[in-house]
Amino acid sequence: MKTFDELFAELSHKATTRPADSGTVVALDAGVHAQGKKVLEEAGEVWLAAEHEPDERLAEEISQLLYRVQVLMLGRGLRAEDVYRYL
Ligand SMILES: N=c1c2ncn([C@@H]3O[C@H](COP(=O)(O)OP(=O)(O)OP(=O)(O)O)[C@@H](O)[C@H]3O)c2ncn1[C@@H]1O[C@H](COP(=O)(O)O)[C@@H](O)[C@H]1O
Repeated sequence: MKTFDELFAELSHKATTRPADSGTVVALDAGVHAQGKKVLEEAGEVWLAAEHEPDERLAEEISQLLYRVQVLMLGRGLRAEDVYRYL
């Protein structure tokens, strides 16, 4: 189990070290357009899960959305603090 901040730190590290087996590196190399599409896709899956799936599936879909948002943040060079200042 990991928190939002812990995952962001992990993904930031992967973006810098670029391990060969990292899906995050592939997603970052795909660019902001592809990263944004993934955010939209996962948001739709969260919506559908909220209406039709049990809590566990919804939680899993939300985790994937959070991951895709973090990839987009890294793709655009945003830090978590850049977002937190608006919360
Ligand atoms: N939390 C996630 C995470 N959530 C979702 N995903 C990716 O998103 C996919 C699920 O999304 P989709 O529904 O779009 O499934 P899909 O269409 O089959 O996926 P793709 O073919 O597009 O990869 C998963 O198969 C993963 O590839 C994640 N990939 C990685 N992480 C975490 O990110 C960290 C770094 O991962 P790596 O960069 O792969 O080492 C690790 O801690 C992982 O647990």
